[in-house]
Amino acid sequence: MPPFLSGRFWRAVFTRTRGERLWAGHRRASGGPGCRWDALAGADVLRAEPDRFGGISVPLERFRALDRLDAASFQKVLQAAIQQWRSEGRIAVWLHIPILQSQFIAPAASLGFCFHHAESDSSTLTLWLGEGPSRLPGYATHQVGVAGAVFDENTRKILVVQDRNKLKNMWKFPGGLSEPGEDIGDTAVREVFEETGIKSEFRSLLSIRQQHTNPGAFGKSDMYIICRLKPYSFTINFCQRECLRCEWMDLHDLVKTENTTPITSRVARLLLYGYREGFDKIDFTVEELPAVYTGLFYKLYHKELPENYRTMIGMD
Ligand SMILES: [Mg+2]
Repeated sequence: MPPFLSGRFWRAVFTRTRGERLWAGHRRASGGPGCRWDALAGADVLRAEPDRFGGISVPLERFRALDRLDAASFQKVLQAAIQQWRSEGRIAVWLHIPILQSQFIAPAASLGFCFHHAESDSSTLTLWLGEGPSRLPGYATHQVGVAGAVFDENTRKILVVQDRNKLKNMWKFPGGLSEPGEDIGDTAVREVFEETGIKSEFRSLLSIRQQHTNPGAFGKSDMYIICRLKPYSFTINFCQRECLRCEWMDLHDLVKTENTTPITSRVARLLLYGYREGFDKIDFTVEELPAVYTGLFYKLYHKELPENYRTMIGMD
């Protein structure tokens, strides 16, 4: 077992700093016998976990003894720990702080830690200890929005909406932000149903727009994906909160109208081409495949190889 995983390392940290009367302030604050060093030197103390890159991960929620530490004492313990990690050649520290232990954020920051990211119930701070500038990966860079171009091949009609909260009322495809863990096609189908009441199924991916420092993305970049969907219900019951208008429009009319966004206009032209020449000319279809290392599955979107080419190279 690596030394920092056992209680021995932390016992050493506490022993080294014992003379500084780390707990004095706290003893005054609570006065309880539970504040003794020995209580912190057992298996319950900070258990750091090494990662495969040479860093170390410290999930504070595991250390019940910290509940009895004040911020100043925590800072001293952490400082001693950092010294130890440096001497061991660790390249980085990942400090995971539950929201209810947020009093430890400021002491960590004063030792050089920065926010890496926050979720609803915890934050993660990092400290680079390696040579040169930090090589730690950043957190999320984009939000993902998905729209559904719901096209009825029998009537040549396409489903379009106008947003309620926009300064200009332009026709666009219904859509919205993807939820964590949600497939692109599922977002398109869900958003279309929520905004218009139309049920549909995923057919393909048609276009991707990337825009940086998007005002609606909290300063992050925005990835906006448009999917081709096939409808299987046709009665519109649109969301009054989000949409001002919703209708089935002839695809020709959408191609010609000026009252639309450049993205919608281009995708409408693409759809018209696919309708006339075959959707295989414009579709990125989806395939589910097993991930090599993780045992998970992923979705791969790509153009399909033409049938005659597949036969020629013996793929079938
Ligand atoms: Mg929306």
